[in-house]
Amino acid sequence: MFAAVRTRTIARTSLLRAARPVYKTLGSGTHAGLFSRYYHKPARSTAFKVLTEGDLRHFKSILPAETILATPEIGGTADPIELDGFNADWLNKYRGNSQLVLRPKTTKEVSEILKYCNDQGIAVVPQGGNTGLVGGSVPVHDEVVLSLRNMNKIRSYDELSGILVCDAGCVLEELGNYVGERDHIMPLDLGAKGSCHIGGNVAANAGGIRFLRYGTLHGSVLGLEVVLPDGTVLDNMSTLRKDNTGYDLKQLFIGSEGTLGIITGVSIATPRKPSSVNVAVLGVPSYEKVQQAFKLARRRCGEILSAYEFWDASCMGAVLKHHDLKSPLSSDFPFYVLIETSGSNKDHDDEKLGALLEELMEEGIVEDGALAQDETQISRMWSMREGIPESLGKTGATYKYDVSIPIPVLYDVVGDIAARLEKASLFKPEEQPGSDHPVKLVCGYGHIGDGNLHLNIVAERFEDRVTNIFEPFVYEWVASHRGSISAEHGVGLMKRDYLGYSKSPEMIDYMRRIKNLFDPKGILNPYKVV
Ligand SMILES: O=C(O)CC[C@@H](O)C(=O)O
Ligand SMILES: [Zn+2]
Repeated sequence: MFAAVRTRTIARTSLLRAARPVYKTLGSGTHAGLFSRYYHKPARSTAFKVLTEGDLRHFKSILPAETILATPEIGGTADPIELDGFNADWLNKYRGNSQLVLRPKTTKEVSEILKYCNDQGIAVVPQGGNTGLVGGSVPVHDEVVLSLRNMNKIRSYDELSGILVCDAGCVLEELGNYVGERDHIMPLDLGAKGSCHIGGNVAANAGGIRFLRYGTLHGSVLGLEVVLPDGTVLDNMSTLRKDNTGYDLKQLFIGSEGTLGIITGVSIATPRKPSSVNVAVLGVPSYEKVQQAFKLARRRCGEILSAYEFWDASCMGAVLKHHDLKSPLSSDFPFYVLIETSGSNKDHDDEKLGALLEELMEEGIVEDGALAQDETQISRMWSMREGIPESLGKTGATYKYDVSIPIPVLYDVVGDIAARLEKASLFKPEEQPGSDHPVKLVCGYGHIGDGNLHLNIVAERFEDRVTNIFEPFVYEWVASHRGSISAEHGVGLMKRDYLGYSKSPEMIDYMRRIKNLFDPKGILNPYKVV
């Protein structure tokens, strides 16, 4: 059986042809307008000043002209359409109405902008690559968008220690290429890598597909440069791995989603590039067996196990339909697993993974498997997993839940929600798109090795009769298992009102006090998180 798995030539199956997705706004086409029913938009706070031509004149005096995009409403010349990509998230789900986008090139300029906005009571939303999924990086109303995209320089790289110091607006994939040429990798990787910024990753405390091996950004980030709402620059660009001098303030900004300060620089430890990487996709008959395979993978592969991802048949159907991909497996399965090993000794790693695959097949835990034979196949297998969110977005209006739940019960919530929808005659499993029921798919995928499920429900449109079936049920379900309502996507606007399902009143109170300490006027990314 081992040979059957190992010698399978994926090339012959003409596996997958798509490149990794670069997240771009899906456009104002199909689902625009439908999303407006998806979330509750809080009223605009009257505490914030409405921008005037005088404000624009001030920004023109402190910033180069080409870094300002202002609409005629405030005396500028930009066509409002030019601001579209800044006002809406990439799924075109959350949409604001900003009339001004500022794209500073230096930390000093960020500081001057914030100082002015703070003095004047002007609300600001910081924006990186705008690939977030919870409405955290776009304005809710008319907040000024402060985009970090012009701050994209690598400041230094120490090849001995692997410590990278860079501007916040550097694109994750470009950093990966840069350190890759120097025999290192970034400690995080995610589907949006072609567009997302490292500063946004840190602000959101992004997880992604390397989490299992390299852990949280709270461990990899060594230092940050942060501009506070009053313009103060907190220069904590440490490159030290050990520093026990009191409170570690940078940790507060990791995962703060731009509500406490704007991250302008990042110092991050990059691990050595593994010289031997193997990836296999497995067909698994049940969720129970997905877990058994994980247990065995941890036992057999130990520290070289670098990713353990899963998705269900509905996700597979969507990804195959909407991407130019073919399954590497001979038939369909209820579940699929992508397993990756990364190490430094090819023979050793091949042997470990080969033995694992053989055992999984022999034990009947896995029914089919395909092992990538070269880097192209590795990247195509990853495309299959990483292409899921985009393919679901193309299927319909997608409700997204990103939850941490103990692994043994992690997939139960998918079944429970499907059953509730079915009972309400809103969904019928196995039904083809175009049918009578408004819900098309209820599916689960994600970083099972991290206990992180992405539960996605795809419907014809967002509508209350659908939403009410699983909201707040999904949050109650997660809370009852002592899970987290946000594993890695953050809180943003989407989950602000639900924070109480994962944090006690006392903790929320202290979060608000911290927000108030850093941003007493509340100008920074208002309406989000707390
Ligand atoms: O869109 C989603 O729900 C998940 C996106 C991302 O975190 C992933 O793991 O692919
Ligand atoms: Zn994810």
